[in-house]
Amino acid sequence: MEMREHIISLPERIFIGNGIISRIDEYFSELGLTGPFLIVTGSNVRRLIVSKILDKIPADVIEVQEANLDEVRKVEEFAKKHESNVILGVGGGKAIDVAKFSAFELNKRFVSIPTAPSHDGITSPFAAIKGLGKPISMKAKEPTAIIADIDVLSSAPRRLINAGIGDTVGKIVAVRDWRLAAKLRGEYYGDYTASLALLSARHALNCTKIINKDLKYGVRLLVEALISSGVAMGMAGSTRPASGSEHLFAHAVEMLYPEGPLHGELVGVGTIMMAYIHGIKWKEIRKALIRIGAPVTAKQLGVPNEIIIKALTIAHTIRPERYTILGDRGLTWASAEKVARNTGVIT
Ligand SMILES: NC(=O)C1=CN([C@@H]2O[C@H](COP(=O)(O)OP(=O)(O)OC[C@H]3O[C@@H](n4cnc5c(N)ncnc54)[C@H](OP(=O)(O)O)[C@@H]3O)[C@@H](O)[C@H]2O)C=CC1
Ligand SMILES: O=C(CO)COP(=O)(O)O
Ligand SMILES: [Zn+2]
Repeated sequence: MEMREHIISLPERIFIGNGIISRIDEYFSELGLTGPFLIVTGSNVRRLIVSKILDKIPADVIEVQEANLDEVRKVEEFAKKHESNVILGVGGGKAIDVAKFSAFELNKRFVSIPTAPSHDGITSPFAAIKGLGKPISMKAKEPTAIIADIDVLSSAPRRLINAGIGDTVGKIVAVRDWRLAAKLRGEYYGDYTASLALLSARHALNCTKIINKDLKYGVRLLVEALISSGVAMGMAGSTRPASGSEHLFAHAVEMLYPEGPLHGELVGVGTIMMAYIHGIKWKEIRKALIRIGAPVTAKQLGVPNEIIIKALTIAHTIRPERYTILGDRGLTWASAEKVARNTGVIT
């Protein structure tokens, strides 16, 4: 068994609770964080949430629309010009990734302030930035602090909350793929980080039974699961515990159909189909996603059937170095169609 040497990147401090965004000034002085501060955010989040931060700390604000290299360069130029000392990512996965990657390149401190529990990039020291070659994440900066305000996170549209559950149940497949790679390819397998990622998935499944009755408690459970999945990535030194064939499917759809569904929605559907191929509890996963109203069909995703099938056939080419159940040759068109039909994703 290969015993890798790698650096474990973890957040320094995680603040989690109700209404805590209004304590940002206290947290920053506790951590010795001093300005100038730069908030990287999106237009919706700026309108809805950023003023709560500006009431407490002075900060420059820059809006981004996409997590791509142009937006990263824009943020970096701004940060250099304004001598920003700490970069805050305030928003969904895209704003957080742009802030995280810019902070990494400029070697500035990064603070993660998620406004939606839609992805596990809240904690991870990785960022998915388009224009760097592939639609997969790269090494970035670990957060100095995470401020997870449950009131803010619970006020996110339900679709975003459901996407976070989809991203998290994906770990069931990701860990299976990782074990397979260890068996078939002798790849390093981190038992502890795999267990941590699986624990997140278990909590996300449990969350589907709670969240319809008690939104805030459900969101709290989900956010903790997302944070700990990010910790698993930080400990593994790669996104391996959190991303396998279900993510490859999601990335393939994102490439073929860029204006399509949310990341976590695609991961949820990918998890159903890859769990089916693995021969594990795909029906239970599907049922859990249906319970919360998350999409489980191509129609609900708003993606044409052909794109789903095509994505299944090219998914194995996206990250050839990471072995998964899709193997080196992937699925044929006919077998991809069968998988999608047998799991009810296409009809
Ligand atoms: N680095 C990593 O390890 C990981 C990265 N990711 C990446 O994260 C991205 C997906 O993140 P996701 O959050 O799904 O998508 P987005 O960041 O695109 O957010 C989706 C939408 O939700 C809006 N929004 C966010 N919070 C609120 C709120 N509280 N109220 C109302 N609207 C809100 C955003 O508004 P606005 O327009 O203001 O931004 C945006 O329009 C992908 O790029 C994916 O690759 C995913 C998992 C892990
Ligand atoms: O989305 C992720 C984990 O949820 C990151 O995965 P990737 O490394 O495939 O981008
Ligand atoms: Zn993901």
